[in-house]
Amino acid sequence: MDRIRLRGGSPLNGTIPISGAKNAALPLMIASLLTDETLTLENVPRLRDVHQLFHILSNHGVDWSVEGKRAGQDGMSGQTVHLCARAIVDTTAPYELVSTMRASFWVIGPLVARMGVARVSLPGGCAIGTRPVDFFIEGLQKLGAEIEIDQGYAIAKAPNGLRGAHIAFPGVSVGATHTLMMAASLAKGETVLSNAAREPEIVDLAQCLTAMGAKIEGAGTSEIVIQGVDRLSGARHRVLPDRIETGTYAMAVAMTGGDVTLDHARADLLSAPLAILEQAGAEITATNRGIRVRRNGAGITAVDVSTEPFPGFPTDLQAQFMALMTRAKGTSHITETIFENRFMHVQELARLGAKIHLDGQVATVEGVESLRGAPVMATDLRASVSLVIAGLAAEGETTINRVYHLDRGFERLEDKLGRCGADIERISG
Ligand SMILES: CC(=O)N[C@H]1[C@@H](OP(=O)(O)OP(=O)(O)OC[C@H]2O[C@@H](n3ccc(=O)[nH]c3=O)[C@H](O)[C@@H]2O)O[C@H](CO)[C@@H](O)[C@@H]1O
Ligand SMILES: C=C(OP(=O)(O)O)C(=O)O
Repeated sequence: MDRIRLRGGSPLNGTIPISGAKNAALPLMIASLLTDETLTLENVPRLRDVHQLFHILSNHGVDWSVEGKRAGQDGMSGQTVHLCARAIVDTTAPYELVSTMRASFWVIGPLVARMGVARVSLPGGCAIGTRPVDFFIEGLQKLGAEIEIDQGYAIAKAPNGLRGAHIAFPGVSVGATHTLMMAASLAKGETVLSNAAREPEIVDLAQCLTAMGAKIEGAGTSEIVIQGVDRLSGARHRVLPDRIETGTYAMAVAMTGGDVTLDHARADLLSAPLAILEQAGAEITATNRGIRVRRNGAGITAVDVSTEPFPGFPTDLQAQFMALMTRAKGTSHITETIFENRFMHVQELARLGAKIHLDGQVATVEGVESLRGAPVMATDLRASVSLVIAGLAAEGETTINRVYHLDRGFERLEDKLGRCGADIERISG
């Protein structure tokens, strides 16, 4: 199993190219199930989750191919992917495939909308919380699907097709909004999604569906109105830049000091975390290339943060921000409001010398003068990268085990940081 070894203490200077967003690429790839024509996606990141989704889609009969530059060529690594679901050969998404990646459950929407039947393994719990699927089930039932849970599978049936309806989500869910928006695009009549997620990845999917012929208004607000159409066509769409990768590297620079331009990044996708980083002492400038992040001389200031759905501070940056706060002057309070168990990084950060006290959903972080390198491991993607950020500021060597978590969501992490002066390497095997 690969490991990452790094020695802390070097500032980061240079340029980091920001990849296409994992959390946009996944639903966009799933949208290929809605049409028998080719969907072409540009700027798809090379990640383990993307690779896994190719397997899942292949099982349903999607033909896919990849073109584009190899990783590392002129700093760009996005691949162009063609996906064609001319015929759906299997409407079952089996446990072995779905259990490794939660987003794969989202195929239930397109499959039942196009084929009138879908049998999808329940995704189960994971390291950050229980993550139920009740909003999906209730939403699809509102659209007229009959749903049965049997032997760990959600079986959805709508032999006469889905019908538009008003769906008021009991809570804000990114995945349920993606899934119901896709399903409603092929339903008869109008669907209104109230209390919808407003994340930029929802807008990206809506734009792609619109290019495929869907009629969608209000994506990016909490009410999305969809007029169903009989069929969708192929389209070409470019995946938006990854705001979580952007925020992660911005926090790494705030941690180590230095001056880095995050190429292709869009400041408008992460106003809340960038404002917090400025309060913490980083200088942030939106440029025509992306975002420039600097911290020279000044120390890190303690700032309190609470995670919220977009446009608030994202839960996917909570662990990274906690790593930064371990070196702040003073004490910060970090409140996790989205997932009930997203503090798996706390005990590992403590191994590096961090002082963090957990009380329910609130972590109190008392900044320390220095961190000391140690072997660590994490059980989820963002927790893993928080250990990289802490390790970059720690004295001596840090070894991060279970790198496959990082590979789910960070493209060429060691290469991107290494080019900016970090002493970091991957050890294979
Ligand atoms: C691939 C992808 O895009 N993953 C993102 C997506 O996950 P995901 O779409 O799974 O997260 P949700 O937005 O659905 O989850 C938000 C909250 O709603 C709850 N909930 C959700 C659905 C449901 O049927 N019932 C229910 O109670 C969840 O348990 C959680 O407490 O949004 C999360 C919140 O921004 C991010 O952390 C993930 O990185
Ligand atoms: C939690 C995440 O992903 P997933 O929803 O696929 O688990 C994430 O991207 O941080």
